[in-house]
Amino acid sequence: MSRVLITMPVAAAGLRRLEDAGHELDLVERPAPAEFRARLARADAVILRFQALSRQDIEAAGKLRFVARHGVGYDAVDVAALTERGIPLAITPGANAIGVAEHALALLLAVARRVIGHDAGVRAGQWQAALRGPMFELAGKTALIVGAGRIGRATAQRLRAFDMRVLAYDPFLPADAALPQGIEIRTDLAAALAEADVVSLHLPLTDATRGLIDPLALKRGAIVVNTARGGLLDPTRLLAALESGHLTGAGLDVFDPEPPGAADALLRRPEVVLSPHAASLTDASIERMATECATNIIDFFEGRPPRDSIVNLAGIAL
Ligand SMILES: NC(=O)C1=CN([C@@H]2O[C@H](COP(=O)(O)OP(=O)(O)OC[C@H]3O[C@@H](n4cnc5c(N)ncnc54)[C@H](OP(=O)(O)O)[C@@H]3O)[C@@H](O)[C@H]2O)C=CC1
Ligand SMILES: O=C(O)C(=O)CO
Repeated sequence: MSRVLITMPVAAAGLRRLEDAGHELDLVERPAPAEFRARLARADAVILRFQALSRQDIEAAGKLRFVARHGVGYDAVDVAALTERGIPLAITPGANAIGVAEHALALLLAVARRVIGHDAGVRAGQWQAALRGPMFELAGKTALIVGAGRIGRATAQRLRAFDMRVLAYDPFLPADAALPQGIEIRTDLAAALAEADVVSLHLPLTDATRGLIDPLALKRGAIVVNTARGGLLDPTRLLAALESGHLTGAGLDVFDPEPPGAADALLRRPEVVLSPHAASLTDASIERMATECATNIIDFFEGRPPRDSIVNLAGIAL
């Protein structure tokens, strides 16, 4: 039916689904840029995990008819170039929402309860380390979700379960949006950042949101959690906020660039907990991303464009 280029591991259930529907898989693990271009030139569709897709890639992809993102963020894809060629870009909305929301909570708790330092202390025989100042209790404090989409809402629901007051800032929220019970909407970002003890980011990285969150504008003593995209937070100001003690700490799954350079001073801050852009990589989320991504490809080539998953639908004739 179609030749599908796949350059990073995708769960077997997704691959099987594609093969059962008659698609040919071109599997190659992390090819060099020249080989990626050469294979892309022969592909009808491509599955993108963390890879970028540039205008030059797209211009070299003569046969390409469909791009399937294994995940939801598409800041690394040149959507304008795809749209000009009439190529749909589909994502897997919601497939990793629970995985990321659980990870945001994991990072938050690890920072709040100094889990990494305690673990190291116990292993090193430093039992008294736990007595170095009180830890940060969540109950009764205020959390702010920036971006109240699929992941933001799943995170808000989980923060409520910790008896936190939860605010949400999302300027594009439709009036009839179904938010988890008890979430308070805020329309003034600066005021909301100054009010919250915990700030968790769940918005896309775009030209408008790059550097949107100034860590020094958060409330003194707050914790910031970023499982969205590294470019949302100014790294210099984040470091300044941590070094000065303005923030209690930060939980970071995403960086700009990825991976961060070995000299990045954030890597040496004890009040920061890090993970390697892994928030969505749970057993269930990996499976859902793979199968939904495969279904998007199958539906497109069988003449049922997955309209709810296509992000550039307005610009292309389907
Ligand atoms: N670490 C990881 O592994 C993962 C990271 N992500 C990141 O998380 C992001 C969110 O994913 P998901 O919840 O599924 O996406 P959604 O599209 O469901 O939610 C994003 C929300 O952010 C809103 N938004 C856009 N601009 C702003 C802004 N300036 N201020 C506040 N809110 C804004 C959007 O509004 P509107 O829809 O109207 O534009 C939308 O409601 C992704 O874009 C991706 O970058 C996602 C999955 C895994
Ligand atoms: O879905 C996303 O946007 C991710 O970052 C993980 O694939």
